[in-house]
Amino acid sequence: MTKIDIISGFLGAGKTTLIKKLLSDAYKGEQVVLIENEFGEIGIDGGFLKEAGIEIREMNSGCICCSLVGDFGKSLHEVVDTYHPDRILIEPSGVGKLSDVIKAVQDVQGEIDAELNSFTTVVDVTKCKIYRKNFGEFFSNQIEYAGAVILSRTDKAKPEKIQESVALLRELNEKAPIITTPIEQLPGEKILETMESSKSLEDELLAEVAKEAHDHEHHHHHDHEECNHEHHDHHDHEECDHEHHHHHDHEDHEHHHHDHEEHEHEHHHHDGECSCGCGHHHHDHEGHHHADEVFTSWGKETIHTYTKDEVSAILKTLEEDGSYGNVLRAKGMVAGADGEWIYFDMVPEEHEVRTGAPEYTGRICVIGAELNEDKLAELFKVK
Ligand SMILES: Nc1nc2c(ncn2[C@@H]2O[C@H](COP(=O)(O)OP(=O)(O)OP(=O)(O)O)[C@@H](O)[C@H]2O)c(=O)[nH]1
Repeated sequence: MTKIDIISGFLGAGKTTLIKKLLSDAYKGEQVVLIENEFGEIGIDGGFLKEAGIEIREMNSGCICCSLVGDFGKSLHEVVDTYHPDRILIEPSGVGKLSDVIKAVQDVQGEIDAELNSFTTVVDVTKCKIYRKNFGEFFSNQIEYAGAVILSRTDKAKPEKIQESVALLRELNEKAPIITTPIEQLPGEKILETMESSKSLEDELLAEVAKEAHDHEHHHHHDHEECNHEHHDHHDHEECDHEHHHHHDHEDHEHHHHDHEEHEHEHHHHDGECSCGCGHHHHDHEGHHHADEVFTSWGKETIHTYTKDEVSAILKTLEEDGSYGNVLRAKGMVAGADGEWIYFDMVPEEHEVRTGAPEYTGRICVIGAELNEDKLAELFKVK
């Protein structure tokens, strides 16, 4: 099955730079076809598969590059059927809407041996603001529909500029990971993984906390299939500070599972953790749970840099000072002042700070009850 990655972005954003990095790294050994989708352009001189409007030429990096004209879907068919590549990279011409390109791929993916794997937008961090102003809908569409956003030129830009751009992007897309770490500092695999996955740190941590609760405290059996209910996470982005608030309040969920009678006992022991491994908060529906038992998560993305000592001190404060809330778990990875990345983990009465591989951006997540978000933001210097 061919994987299709769409890499969108305005002229000069840094798409080719990214593609070269992926080709020499994450896509190494794969057979890759790069499609430059020149929507609406005509007049290809010579070349292979000309009738289908496809021009093929060898790229220096070893991949096959083709420019499509005419019927995009038909051409995609041709490319898959002719080459059966491991990967197709689509680089839209830059002025088309990303949503149109995604739709065009989705329209044919059922008919061909290929699947849409990722859709990423590369944005020049120094031009974000001006592009939004000048290109309006064309710019916002590329951000709104992106599964991940890669900021280019963060190696040169001032931190304030990066922060401003992230805030602006968050107004348009609240979920997609935004890569702020300069891509030359990241292994291609990490970039690809980020492009493919939009799972937030909070989702991961909530699932982990829920699983621990499940493993340690839950002795009766739930059918996990019943966990396919809908969850609604509420994000507050009024100030575009990319702060995520997940309120796990039963009113917001459609929970149909659990034997309520059985579950009543459990709730006396749990502090509201979901016990079924689905990462969410459960309640019996008979009013045995109250708002004060609800736990929340507080998450923040940041490009702020820290020292290990600073992070240790923060975690120690969280452990000892109840005024931040009842902290059940904290986890994160942030850029270190010396260029190394700092990873931290905290459970009550225990914390660990270590160095680790570069992450796509700094991320902090705290889970607990009655969290004082303002104080947490202050403590982590991300206010
Ligand atoms: N310093 C710095 N330069 C970058 C970065 N990304 C791209 N560039 C430079 O910006 C210029 C344009 O980058 P490309 O990768 O060619 O951009 P593109 O989006 O493919 O451009 P088009 O093919 O014209 O659409 C090149 O000179 C790159 O070296 C980055 O993250 N940092």
